[in-house]
Amino acid sequence: MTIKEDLALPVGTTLDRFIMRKQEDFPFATGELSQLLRDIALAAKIVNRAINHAGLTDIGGAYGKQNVQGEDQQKLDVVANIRFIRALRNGGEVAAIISEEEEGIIQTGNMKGKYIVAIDPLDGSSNIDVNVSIGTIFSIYRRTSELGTEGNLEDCLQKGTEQVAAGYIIYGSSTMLVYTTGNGVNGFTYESSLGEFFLSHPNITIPKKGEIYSVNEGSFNHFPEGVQQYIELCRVRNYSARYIGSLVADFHRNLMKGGIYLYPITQKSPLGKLRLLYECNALAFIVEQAGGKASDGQRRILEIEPYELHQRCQLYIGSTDMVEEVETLLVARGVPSRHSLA
Ligand SMILES: O=P(O)(O)OC[C@H]1O[C@](O)(COP(=O)(O)O)[C@@H](O)[C@@H]1O
Ligand SMILES: [Mg+2]
Ligand SMILES: [Mg+2]
Repeated sequence: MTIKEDLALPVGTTLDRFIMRKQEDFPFATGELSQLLRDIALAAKIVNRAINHAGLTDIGGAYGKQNVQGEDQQKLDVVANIRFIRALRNGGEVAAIISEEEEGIIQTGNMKGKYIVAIDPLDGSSNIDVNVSIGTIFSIYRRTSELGTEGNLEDCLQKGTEQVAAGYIIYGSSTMLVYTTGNGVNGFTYESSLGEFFLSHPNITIPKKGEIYSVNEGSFNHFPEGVQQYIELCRVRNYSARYIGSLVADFHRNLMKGGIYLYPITQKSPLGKLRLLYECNALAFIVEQAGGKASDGQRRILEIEPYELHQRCQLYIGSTDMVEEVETLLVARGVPSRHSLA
């Protein structure tokens, strides 16, 4: 490559620069949230490296313990959990963390930290060792308790409407970080040779309607009638069935192309499988900022009042017209409660 060719190569907007620019939009911003987003990006780079090398090192495979959900932890679940907690603790902006991999509230010791983070360190655990896209999901809240104290349960059980930022990282054919602070959704692609995230997908919006549906059809017989009816409609309309089994990856595809992801209640998961605080709220904030919709079949996900750290809920998320159609069918068929599935 000649010097001229090299110098002609565009250098995009780095995540850092973008965060700084966005901070200027908020005259009273003090930089803590910006720093927190950088801390998350740093941990994402480290976890990305661990994932890429998993096949060459011994951090692939099962860890041999179960998490609070009763799921077998993968070694990478544990590695990602430690890496994000460490980065958030060292960054100093976060008072307390809720993680899928830990039962209780994780105190960071940063008493002056203004923020609370809820995180799914590795999403799509069933796809870890088979080279299929996986992710990380995070929600950020301002604490409600006094500075100088530890984060408490009230800080952690805030409705999704109270999020100040949310995002995910997808470790796929490329590694991307997608986030919102309530002013639109932007995506950044990781350039590992430079160790930087660059703005690659500014102002992401989701089509109002799509032709992709993402659901684990293996549980079809156990789905509520309204969902069964919706899936039959998708088949009749010849929509594309696409299900990776990693929420982040299925969500990301549908965000880009239009579509709907459904995780209803089933016999196996009578309250739904996905977790409100560190899976559903973050993606609901993003999809709404991109012009889409997220509900549990009846309620707006962001309006659901949390009552416990690892509570589960149903999730219907994606293009507005598609989510509304499922809601209509569910209501028409009488949204079943967990008892009617017994
Ligand atoms: O195997 P199922 O029942 O279809 O569930 C798959 C769903 O469960 C999840 O793996 C749950 O997330 P974790 O991997 O973080 O536990 C989602 O990513 C995915 O969409
Ligand atoms: Mg998950
Ligand atoms: Mg997980």
